[in-house]
Amino acid sequence: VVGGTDSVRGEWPWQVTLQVKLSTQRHLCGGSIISNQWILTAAHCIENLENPNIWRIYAGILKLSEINEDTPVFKVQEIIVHPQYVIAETGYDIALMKLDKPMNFTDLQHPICLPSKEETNTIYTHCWVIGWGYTKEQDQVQDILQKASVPLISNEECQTRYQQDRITDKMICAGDRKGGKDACKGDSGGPLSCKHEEIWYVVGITSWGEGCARPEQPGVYTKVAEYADWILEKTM
Ligand SMILES: COC(=O)Nc1ccc2c(c1)CCCCCCC[C@H](NC(=O)/C=C/c1cc(Cl)ccc1-n1cnnn1)c1nc-2c(Cl)[nH]1
Repeated sequence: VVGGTDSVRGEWPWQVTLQVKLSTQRHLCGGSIISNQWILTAAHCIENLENPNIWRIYAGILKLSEINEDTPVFKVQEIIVHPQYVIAETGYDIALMKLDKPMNFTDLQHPICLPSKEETNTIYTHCWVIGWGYTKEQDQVQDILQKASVPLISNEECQTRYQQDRITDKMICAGDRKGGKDACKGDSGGPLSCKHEEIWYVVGITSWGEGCARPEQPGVYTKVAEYADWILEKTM
């Protein structure tokens, strides 16, 4: 996250770190807890990593350095990638991971609400991008979970910023015109979390952008409300 600040333990209890264990283990993407057995993330995180057995999921984490062999870890039983996904820039950048066992909810790890399909015209004014990703384009993964508030922008304005791409109505954009706050490398798959009438919703999934926090280059997120039916069909 560019232009963010350190989160407080328990501030984003739905945020998870999705890690891959090959010869070594490392953070790959963010994700959101949406039920006791399902994690929501971006389809592009799964590219060439479709084998469920290589994934390790940690919840209730503030600092990546607190993860060790004794840290409770979830394995993945099943991965569902949206069938129409090709690349992040053309959309459908959404995937589900089923945990090998149901998670016990605590103050530090519990789900975020899914927006309903009807809420595709709710005006969200209190949105945050969260993650352990880079704080500038050439950087490294951060130890402490970062947060930055970002304003949602209209798809019409977003389309003017990305003439080479088609910003569809299943995408949602966020960022200040002057830049400065945005997701960056290592944040993808994580939630664009918006508080509405005292309840938090995963309004977006961190997907793509041209550079990080550049002026007039907003972040592009998967619009979760547009996939409410698909998510319920796959997880119920
Ligand atoms: C020590 O461990 C590590 O360093 N881990 C580790 C460290 C970094 C990475 C990995 C692992 C995952 C790579 C493959 C999967 C994922 C591949 C794509 C992914 N994109 C993003 O996270 C955000 C994109 C993004 C999203 C918005 Cl909304 C706006 C601007 C964005 N950016 C534009 N340019 N940069 N960001 C990414 N993630 C990383 C890179 Cl490198 N790129």
